[in-house]
Amino acid sequence: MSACIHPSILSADFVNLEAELARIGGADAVHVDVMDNHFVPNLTLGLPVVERIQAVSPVPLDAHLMIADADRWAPLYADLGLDSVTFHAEAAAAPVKLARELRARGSKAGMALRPATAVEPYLDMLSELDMLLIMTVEPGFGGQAFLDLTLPKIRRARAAVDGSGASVAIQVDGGISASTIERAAEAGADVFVAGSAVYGADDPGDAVERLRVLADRARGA
Ligand SMILES: O=C(CO)[C@H](O)[C@H](O)COP(=O)(O)O
Ligand SMILES: [Co+2]
Repeated sequence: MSACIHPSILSADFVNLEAELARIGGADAVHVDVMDNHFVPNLTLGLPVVERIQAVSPVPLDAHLMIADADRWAPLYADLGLDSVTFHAEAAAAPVKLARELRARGSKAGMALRPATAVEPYLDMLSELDMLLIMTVEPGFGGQAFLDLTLPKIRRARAAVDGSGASVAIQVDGGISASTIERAAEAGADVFVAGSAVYGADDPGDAVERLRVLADRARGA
């Protein structure tokens, strides 16, 4: 199966979001970064704006919740009918219960790990997840440099997912571009978030296709 490319609207023009969404019609989903200025030192958007994006988007929504008290807030995003809702393990008191709650409300369940958070403590809950997000930058801001130190964690996550038999996508987010996507793909990622590399391009739709070709080649797909 082909790699999935999820452009992040963090790098889009927030005043013209509907038009910005139309520019990435060939993407597999649009990645929506929700930040609360508590879990991360930045503030973006919340439930009412995500609800409107969901109403007008030509592609499914992948919400990345960089917010404290995920147990309380993440289910409310699932209630909007989003394709997937990803909470941070570091922000959830009961990750297994929360993942079950998201699925029960009709969303795919994603769980994200900061670069310094090990994957091993969470391997026994892989069957509860549809997606594992390995952050490849410190969450909070777009346009940062890809952290190569996350590559071994991606490899370990890939080995664990393959060994478990569970169907869990491995997403990477942060600093993904034409010069880094192959490294992440070779390590085992199959879903790629790209903000500045897509919306900073003259033709974002073309940038999505180029990234997909590079990832597929590196994965041998
Ligand atoms: O979660 C994020 C930041 O916390 C963003 O999704 C990510 O940074 C995308 O931006 P870029 O591709 O420019 O790094
Ligand atoms: Co993100």
